Amino acid sequence: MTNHDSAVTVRDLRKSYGSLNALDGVSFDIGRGETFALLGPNGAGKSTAIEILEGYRDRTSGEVTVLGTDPGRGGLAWKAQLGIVLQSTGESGNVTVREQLTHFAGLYPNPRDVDEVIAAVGLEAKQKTLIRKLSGGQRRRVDVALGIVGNPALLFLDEPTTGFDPESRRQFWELILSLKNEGTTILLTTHYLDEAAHLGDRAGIIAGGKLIDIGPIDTIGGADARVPLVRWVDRGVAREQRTTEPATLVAALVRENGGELDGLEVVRPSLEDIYLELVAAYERGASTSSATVGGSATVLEKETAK
Ligand SMILES: Nc1ncnc2c1ncn2[C@@H]1O[C@H](COP(=O)(O)OP(=O)(O)OP(=O)(O)O)[C@@H](O)[C@H]1O
Repeated sequence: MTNHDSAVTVRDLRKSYGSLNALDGVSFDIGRGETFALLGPNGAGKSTAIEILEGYRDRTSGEVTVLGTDPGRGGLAWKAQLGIVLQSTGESGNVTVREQLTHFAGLYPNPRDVDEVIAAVGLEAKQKTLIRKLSGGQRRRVDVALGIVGNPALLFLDEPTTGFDPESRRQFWELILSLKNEGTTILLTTHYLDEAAHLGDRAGIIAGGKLIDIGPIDTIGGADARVPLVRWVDRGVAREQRTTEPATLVAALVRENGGELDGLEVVRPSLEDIYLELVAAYERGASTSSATVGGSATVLEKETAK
């Protein structure tokens, strides 16, 4: 990926809070139009990285460009191209949903239509309701609406669906996929790995301030991490075997058994399974001084997008 195609470039980014290296040499790119999921456990450094990209936090060292500009020097015209949905919900205003959105739309040079935004986040029925009277999930939708009303080229979504019920989460995913189809570049952080798998083109996994893996979602963890697991019960004993050819194994077992197998399951590791393995391996390595998985600050990116 060349810089020309990148909405975001990050090179050897470091941020220290006193003696704590919250970001310890992180490098990645986000292509224009791409949805990039930044994943990692609590305290990994995700918010620190995002706030640096948004221009809200200084970095200790490293090179960063966001839409071609160093965020430390981004002016109003640059900021107007960003949409930001912060982790915490906004203040609970004494204004209605529609008033708040109309006010914010007026601050941008090229805003979206307020009615369309209200419909997109599913708040038509609540548009005349005071924001302070909304439920937590509904307020979160207002946050998302405020993030997109300026028609951003780059949208930051920091744990956007925390507090959403399952149906609202699905609706939100549809909204994000439609923004993505319109060409919006999206940087998403989430602790919901199914959300990252559903929305993301690529993911980067941060642990202890280091990027421990990066690549297209379906290559995270490498091919070995994705080998299916066949489970069955043989004369009351639970058995399992990893194999790249589960159908062949199952056919052989059925032949051997002379019929159906008890408790038969073929399990393909989910992104969550793989993520948990990667982070656990990193933490084991970190606790025995030099880490093995992703011990180096720079992880070679796997080839090709999805
Ligand atoms: N202003 C600050 N001063 C000192 N330490 C900080 C500050 N902000 C963050 N940290 C520390 O930096 C580390 C990274 O924090 P950060 O908020 O970036 O993590 P995160 O990955 O976003 O976590 P979470 O998933 O919990 O939101 C943590 O150890 C945190 O305690």
